[in-house]
Amino acid sequence: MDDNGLVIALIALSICAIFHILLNYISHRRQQKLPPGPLSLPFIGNPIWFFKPLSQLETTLRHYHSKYGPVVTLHFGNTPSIFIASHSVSHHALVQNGAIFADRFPVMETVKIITSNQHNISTAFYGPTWRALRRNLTSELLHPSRLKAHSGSRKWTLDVLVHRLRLTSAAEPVKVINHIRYAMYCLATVMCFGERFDEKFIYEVQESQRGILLNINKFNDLNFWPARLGKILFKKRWDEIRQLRKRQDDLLLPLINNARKNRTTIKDNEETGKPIPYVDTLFDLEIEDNNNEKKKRKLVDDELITLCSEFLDAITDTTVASLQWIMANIVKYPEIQEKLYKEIKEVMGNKKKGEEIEEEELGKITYLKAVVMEGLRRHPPGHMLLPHKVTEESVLDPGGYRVPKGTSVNFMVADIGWDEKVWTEPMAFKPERFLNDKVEGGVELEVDITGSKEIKMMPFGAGRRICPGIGLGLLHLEYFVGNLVWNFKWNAVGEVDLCEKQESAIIMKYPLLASLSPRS
Ligand code: HEM
Repeated sequence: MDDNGLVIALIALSICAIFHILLNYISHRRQQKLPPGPLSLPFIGNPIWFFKPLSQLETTLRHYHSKYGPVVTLHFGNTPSIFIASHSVSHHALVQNGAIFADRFPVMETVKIITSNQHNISTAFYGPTWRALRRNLTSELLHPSRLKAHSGSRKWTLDVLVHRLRLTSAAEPVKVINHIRYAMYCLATVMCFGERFDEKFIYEVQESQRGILLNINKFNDLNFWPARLGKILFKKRWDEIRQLRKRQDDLLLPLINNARKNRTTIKDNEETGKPIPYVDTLFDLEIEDNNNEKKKRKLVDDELITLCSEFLDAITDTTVASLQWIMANIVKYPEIQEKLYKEIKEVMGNKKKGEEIEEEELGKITYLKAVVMEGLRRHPPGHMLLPHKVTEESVLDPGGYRVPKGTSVNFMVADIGWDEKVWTEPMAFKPERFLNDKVEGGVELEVDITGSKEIKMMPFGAGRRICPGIGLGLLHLEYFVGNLVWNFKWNAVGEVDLCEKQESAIIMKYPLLASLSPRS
């Protein structure tokens, strides 16, 4: 063969090799399919949504999970959404491939108004603004040393709650959620703004916050229209959203301005132990400028309102739902209440009835931790995490399913906590399942709720977007459940019905009614 022949042969071989690699790649991609799911038509998606309201998403998904397995794809229009009810696949995605599964989607136009265009932690895209806002919350407020300074506010809240419960229960059975919600708003407002407000004002803040939480989804249909046209055609309804926000601005902005004038410095905190309220941590915070990535800027008033609002909702909404669920089980199962009370009594020793269980003492009441864990496993206040957006094409493991870039991935928190392959009798309320009494010298709590090693339950999520308030949320649950059982004997009024209702969190459909006898 002459030189030309050799060159031609080499070129032909190279082309064959490239084709071979390409064909292999394409057939590999074909084998790696999306997770299975029901029939989907181009542009329409799953026809089933013509016959079922989206409120039935969870029950519909359970049916598909039993048919197709723990990872399922649904199509809304042309867009696939993946739903994961497997703990090992969730761990692989959220923890082992955390960065790829950590983004959020752009919010709807109607939601932009209440999130300052996604300038809060929960809706921000995975990037520098999210990082700056989240780091500020975790290091400036949620750090254990900073949280300790707020213990006076927790004690004040407990006193308010116990006082209200004593007054009401003397006359009639107590509708528990009304009192715990009010109490958690007392705590959230003082931690946010550093002031103990009066009852009238706290109720106003509560109504304004809940007005938004409960009503914002009613405006979802407005987002089907191009924003400019929709705002003209449906001016009245757009004005209603603006009105909800204006009410919030009118209440929160004066508090923010007041806090700006009377800031608590780190020096005050270090010298006198005075707590630093959340809003004070925001005044000097800098985020990237939208128009110039290299430039930093301070937060504007609209963003300060949004971040304070997110904080108020975060402290109240899920914790109130969980507190009610846990107290409902304590009322329903008197033997659990008795066991808990006995353990509290042992730890409290010679302390008088009515005296507070202090935070340091909570750690010694192992059964209390087990009751709280079981409450979060059996009744997680969110049955799904907020949707996670995938930033790179990836593959789910185990299963080998393909997840295209930009897909919405949804994690089924409740189903993971109720998986009978992991939990025996998963629908029963059994705090004992968390106690490992085989350890030397007593009992120890089993389960890593952060899911970093493995996921067995994840009421706070897992990975990069895990709830930053996990420590504070658990502290509030243990502190209030422990002290409520220490202060009162809780008795059922009629049957305690554990039916669920979807609100901003999953709450009891029939709110808990209880009759209370003070222990002292
Ligand atoms: C029982 C109490 C609580 C529960 C069950 C809970 C649960 C959750 C869940 C499931 C998420 C979504 C995670 C995801 O999308 O992957 C979340 C996010 C979040 N939570 Fe909590 N939470 C609680 C209390 C708190 C508290 C006390 C705070 C703080 C003050 C807080 C602040 C946040 C924030 C800022 C996010 C957004 C995180 C992000 O997107 O990076 N939460 N929480």
